[in-house]
Amino acid sequence: MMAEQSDLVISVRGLVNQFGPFRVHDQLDLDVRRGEILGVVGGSGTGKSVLLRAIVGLRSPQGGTIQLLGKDVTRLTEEAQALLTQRIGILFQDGALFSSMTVAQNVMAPLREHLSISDRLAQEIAAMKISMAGLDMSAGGKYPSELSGGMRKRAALARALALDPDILFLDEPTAGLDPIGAAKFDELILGLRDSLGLTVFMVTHDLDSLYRDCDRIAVLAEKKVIATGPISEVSALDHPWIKDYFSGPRGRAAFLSTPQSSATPTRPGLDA
Ligand SMILES: Nc1ncnc2c1ncn2[C@@H]1O[C@H](COP(=O)(O)OP(=O)(O)OP(=O)(O)O)[C@@H](O)[C@H]1O
Repeated sequence: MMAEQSDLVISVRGLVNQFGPFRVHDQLDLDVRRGEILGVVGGSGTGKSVLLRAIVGLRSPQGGTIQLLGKDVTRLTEEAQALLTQRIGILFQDGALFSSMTVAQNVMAPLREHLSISDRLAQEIAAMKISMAGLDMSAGGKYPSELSGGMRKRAALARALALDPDILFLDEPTAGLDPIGAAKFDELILGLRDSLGLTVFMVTHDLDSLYRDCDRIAVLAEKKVIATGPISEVSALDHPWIKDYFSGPRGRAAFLSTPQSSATPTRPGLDA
């Protein structure tokens, strides 16, 4: 199924990322559609985080184009990049909260950086985002070190939502959470996508998250995105890594614990 060009919020073509002589991505293509939750999977070192960093403009690729919300991020002035940055929210793997600031101050940081609003309004917005991220109001006054791992993720999510982004980038959002905490976090992401109309780009190793949240998945291997599509289709592909990943014991367990498991996976055409 081809998406209309206007439905694409991210469009990557011919991407090359290289560190010294080591090429991570070679002619990689990827599209992300407005309003979808896309799960990005692949073996360790296939360049999922590098891809995320390139798309959000945190690293300059060696080749190719990256359209993000209609702008080529590889050719932006600093000013244009700053404006674009306001329209995306990023949840890094370690949360990357400022440890010397309370949760509320962390959430207010991007508001202060990008908007000229009163302290009072910034505090009100921060309180709203903290509650949207599923944290109790009292969490706002706490420092990151006083929070559990799951609460820290939610605090980082509140900060990522501070500027009402169009796209949320999540790098391993459920890593380090227990299965119940991870399931709740997945539910939260799904709820936020539905209520805010967000597009979500999620790098994850968590098969349960993929089955629970993702409309489509993209598989990184051989320096490229080798397949995209609904999980039922991609998981049935005849590729060694895909077979290992989805048909190993963990893959089977995740599949069996989802409602889709009653549907017979069909052999796909690649829709990349
Ligand atoms: N700043 C850097 N300098 C040199 N090499 C790097 C740098 N950043 C990433 N790499 C290399 O690029 C490759 C891809 O890294 P990346 O972190 O994107 O992998 P990943 O798919 O996210 O892996 P994982 O699932 O283990 O987190 C790795 O081989 C890594 O060593």
